[in-house]
Amino acid sequence: MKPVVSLRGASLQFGKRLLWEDLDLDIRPGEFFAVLGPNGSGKTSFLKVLLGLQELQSGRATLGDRPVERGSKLIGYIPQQKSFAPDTPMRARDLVGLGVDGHRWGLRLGKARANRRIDELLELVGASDYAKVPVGQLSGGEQQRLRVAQALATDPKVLLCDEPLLSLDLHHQQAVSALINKQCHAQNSAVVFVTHEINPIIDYVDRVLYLVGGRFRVGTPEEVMTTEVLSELYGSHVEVIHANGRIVVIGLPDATTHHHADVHATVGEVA
Ligand SMILES: Nc1ncnc2c1ncn2[C@@H]1O[C@H](COP(=O)(O)OP(=O)(O)OP(=O)(O)O)[C@@H](O)[C@H]1O
Repeated sequence: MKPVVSLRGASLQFGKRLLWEDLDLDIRPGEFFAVLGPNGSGKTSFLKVLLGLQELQSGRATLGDRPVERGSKLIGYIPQQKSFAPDTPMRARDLVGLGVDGHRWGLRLGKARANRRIDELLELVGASDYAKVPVGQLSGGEQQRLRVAQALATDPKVLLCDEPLLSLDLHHQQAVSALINKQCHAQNSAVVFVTHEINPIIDYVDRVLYLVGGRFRVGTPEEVMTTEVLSELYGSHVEVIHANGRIVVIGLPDATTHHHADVHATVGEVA
């Protein structure tokens, strides 16, 4: 099957800070692809490249047969979560409607069809009960489910997810990751899923891109999530333990956590 996302010789650098160099990658329809790495390693920047919001220093990035571009119809995007201000008046269903009525893409459905699709999407993410509540009054997790519904509205060929499970409780982490996985298989969408924590999606992930301080490794979780590979990437010894279907990484160096000193060596965390 032809890849839907391709990078060739891709390099990205900000000042002296190299995020990755000479990255060749193909992601195929129906593939669940996770992007892992510590804070500041370039995960969000990777999504921005695919969104056409960040130019590469060198190499090229294509979606389908065309160079990446802003507003591509192929893409659905679940951004890193920022809460809506408490006084945001927009109702939950109106937020989902922005995805459905083509606000972003210039498509227009008839009103009745658009309403049916919005109801369907609200149902899909378990948000029907609060469809008419202003989004500013909803919890972070409830808002996040709406963002997922909005991103799925156009049945995107590529679903880009930036830490979509943050602030969700365990039940909703499972529900949202199962939903994203369903989109991946039922619609044959490629999913690019940025996360610090592989365990909530470990059953779904086909391959990972693991970024650390300018180095990277691509492969199946079994190939990449090993003591040997991660120790090499981090440039110091870390221990990877597989237990009860989960992956625990112990001994991540402090220097890999550029922004948040609290993200290291915690049992159950990946990076
Ligand atoms: N437009 C930019 N100009 C300069 N530096 C940038 C720019 N965008 C990102 N960076 C830097 O590139 C590095 C990678 O940022 P990015 O947000 O991609 O990391 P991340 O892996 O998503 O981090 P986190 O896990 O903390 O969200 C950071 O050091 C960031 O400050």
